[in-house]
Amino acid sequence: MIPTDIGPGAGARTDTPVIELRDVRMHYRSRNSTMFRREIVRALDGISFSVHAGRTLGIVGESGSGKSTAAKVLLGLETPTSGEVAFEGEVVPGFSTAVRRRIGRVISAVFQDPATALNARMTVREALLDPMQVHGISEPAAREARVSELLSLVGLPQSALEVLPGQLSGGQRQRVAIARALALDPRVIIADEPTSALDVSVRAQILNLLTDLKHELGLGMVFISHDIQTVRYLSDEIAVMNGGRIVESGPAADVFDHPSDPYTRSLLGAAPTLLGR
Ligand SMILES: Nc1ncnc2c1ncn2[C@@H]1O[C@H](COP(=O)(O)OP(=O)(O)OP(=O)(O)O)[C@@H](O)[C@H]1O
Repeated sequence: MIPTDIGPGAGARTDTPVIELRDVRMHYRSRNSTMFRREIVRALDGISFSVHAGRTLGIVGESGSGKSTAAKVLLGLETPTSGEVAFEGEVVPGFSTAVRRRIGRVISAVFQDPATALNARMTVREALLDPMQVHGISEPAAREARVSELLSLVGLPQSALEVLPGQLSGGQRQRVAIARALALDPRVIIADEPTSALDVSVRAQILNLLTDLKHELGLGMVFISHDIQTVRYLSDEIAVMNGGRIVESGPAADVFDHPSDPYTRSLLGAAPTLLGR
C-alpha cells in the first residue's frame, strides 16, 4: 500500500523512477458508439516507460496518438483499463483519493492554454497560494515567502502578485501556470504542449525556462508535443507514439540520428507521411 502521510519523494531512491507505466492499456467507449453498436478506442494499447528525476522524457506523436491520455494516467486522473503504474517504486494498487493526492504532490502539470488553466478571478498571488492551501502545506507566512520565491523562479517581477491573469501576456500567463505547478515542490512536471497556444516569439523563452528549471531543481519532466523538433531540443529520452503504442523509444540522439521506425522517419520528414498507419 502506498503511504499517504509522508512528504514528496521521502524514502525514494534517486535511481528509482518517480513513476513508471508497465504495459498500460486505456480503452474508451468510442464517442461514435450507438445503442446497438459499441466501439472501443484503444487510446493506449500496451505502453511502458519510466520517468526519472532530473531527466526529460519527450513523448511525440500526431493528434490522437494517445499522448494526453498517457499524461492523464501519469497524473492519476485516469485509471488504466489494464497494466501497472508504479509510483516511487511501488505498484499503485488503485487510484483512491488518497493515492491521487499523493501523486498530485509529487507530479504536477502545465497544459497548453494558461488562460484556461488559471482562474480568471484569482490574482497571481491567490493562484500560487491555492495549491499550498488545498494540500495544507506550511504556515501562512511560509506560504507567502514561497509565492515570492516561485515568482522569481519563473522570472516574473514581484509587482505581478496582485495582477489578474487577463492583465498578463500569454507568455507571462504560462510563467504563472509553471510557477503554480512548482508550488508543491514536485519531482516531476508533465508539460503537455506547453507552448502551442503561445506566440512564436515567446515559445523559445518558455522552453528555455523549463530547461533551466529542470537543471536548477533537478526536476523530471515529461514533455509532450506533436512537434518533433521541439521535443528534440528538450529531451534526454524520446518515446514516439502512434495509435496508442510506442513505436520507437530510446536516447534522444539515437532516435533522431538513427530512427528505426518508418513512422518516426515520417515525423522527421525523412519519409512520406504515414498518417493512419
Ligand atoms: N474520454 C474519452 N472518451 C473516448 N475517447 C477518448 C477519450 N479521451 C481520448 N479519447 C480518444 O483516444 C485517442 C487518443 O486521444 P489523446 O487525446 O490521448 O491523443 P493525443 O495524442 O493527445 O491527441 P492531441 O494531440 O490531439 O491532444 C483519440 O482517438 C481520442 O479521440
